[in-house]
Amino acid sequence: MLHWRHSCSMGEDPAFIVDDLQNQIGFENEFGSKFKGCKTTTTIGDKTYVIGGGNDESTLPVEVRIFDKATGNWVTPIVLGSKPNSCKGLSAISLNDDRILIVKKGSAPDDCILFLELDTWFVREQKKIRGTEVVAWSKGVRGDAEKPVVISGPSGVGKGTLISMLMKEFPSMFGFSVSHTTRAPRGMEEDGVHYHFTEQSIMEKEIKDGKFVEYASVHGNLYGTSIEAVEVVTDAGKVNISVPPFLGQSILLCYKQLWIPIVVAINHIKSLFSKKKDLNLIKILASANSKCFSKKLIDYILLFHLGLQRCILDIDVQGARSVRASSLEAILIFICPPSMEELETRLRSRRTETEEQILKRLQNAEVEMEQGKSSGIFDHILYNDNLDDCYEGLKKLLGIDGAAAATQISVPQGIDLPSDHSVSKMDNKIIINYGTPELEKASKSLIVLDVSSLKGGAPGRTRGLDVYAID
Ligand SMILES: Nc1ncnc2c1ncn2[C@@H]1O[C@H](COP(=O)(O)OP(=O)(O)OP(=O)(O)O)[C@@H](O)[C@H]1O
Repeated sequence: MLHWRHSCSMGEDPAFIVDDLQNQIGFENEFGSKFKGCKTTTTIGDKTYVIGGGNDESTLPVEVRIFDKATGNWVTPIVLGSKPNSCKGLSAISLNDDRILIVKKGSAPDDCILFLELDTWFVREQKKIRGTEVVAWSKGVRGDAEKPVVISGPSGVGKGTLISMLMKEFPSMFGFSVSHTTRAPRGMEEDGVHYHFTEQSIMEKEIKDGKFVEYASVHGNLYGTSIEAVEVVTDAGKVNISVPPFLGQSILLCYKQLWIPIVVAINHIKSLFSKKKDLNLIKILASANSKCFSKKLIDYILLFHLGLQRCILDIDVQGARSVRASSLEAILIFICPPSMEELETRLRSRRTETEEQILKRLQNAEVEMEQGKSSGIFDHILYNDNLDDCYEGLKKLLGIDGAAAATQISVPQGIDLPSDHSVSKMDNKIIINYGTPELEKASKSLIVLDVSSLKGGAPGRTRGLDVYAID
């Protein structure tokens, strides 16, 4: 028996309980045949969205069906975006009628909040293309992750050189997305490491589904960057950290003028930060005054826990245009040569292209320069005349030109979503109440999700979610 309440905004009619609605409109048989485990219902206009997941005992995939009151029909929509992992139950509440916020039970803290988009720009576009009912999932992410960075510009301008300099100085801060390709793997190439090797028909469908920020056909094979691949890099700092050998060293923290030496072992650090009770320590680490014997150590710890890895993309102007049109909120930087003559000199002195290729690249460069400077695709233009000056300019744009970067870190909090809870909405705040149902105690334990600053969305992540607990 479920007792998760789905309430309307404060001041509106009282909340209803899922079971009541099922009985009211006689969904029981339909649910029984299509869904196992828990299901929630959210009604917006004529449509009732039935979202099913697991229950206390079992873990099941999250499914979506729609009951259209106007026609009296059930619709199984095309479901786009990054599909949620199975869960042990869920709770749902509508936000502004264009998306439903889902809180998953029994999920990792970074995987418990999802958005089912019903009428966002992406979903509307997909409905137009397909002429059928479409919904899209988007994973909710707390705080503002670092935006992906696109470095674009004509061939030979120095994009690769600048990115290599960044990677060398900040090895843990940036990551590349893994591209997709339909060509066969060569030699030691590994699937998911060098490329996501895929089939033509699958990739074509995924392009149609809006899952790629950019793609191109080269010599009969498709190549492309998926939104998921970019998002995964941003998430990756939390899980895919390679622990450096010096992690067992001491670190020295400065917190409120007090220097605290801490000696930590590798495994201890890993377990330490996976526990909620040690969040204070993370807070200390994240504080602007953190200092350590090895600066790298702090970099790695912060990345490990705060997911600061930032995706950097080196793409041509056409690809940059696609990124601008996508839901990825990237920073787009155009690198401009001091002159076409200098660009030609650089291309020739690199000695990596044939004469024919050089001429083709120079021809393309004319168009790219025009688009780069005037099309409104790019947020910033950097002139790569003196390499060191340009690099300094790039670091400044990315906010990593001084010690200031660490001060911008916001510390996430874990959510241990209890099995018995109710969800309600008040303005831009979603309140998860897991106190006892009696009114006098109901305010005891609350988790508040502030959704006033949401950004991004399907087919990528929805970022900007603020979460805090009130005891
Ligand atoms: N500011 C600079 N002054 C002089 N040479 C430079 C400068 N920046 C880069 N170079 C040189 O120009 C050549 C081209 O640079 P790079 O390979 O980084 O260009 P790119 O934009 O990545 O090209 P592509 O798109 O073809 O990969 C390299 O030999 C590099 O060392």
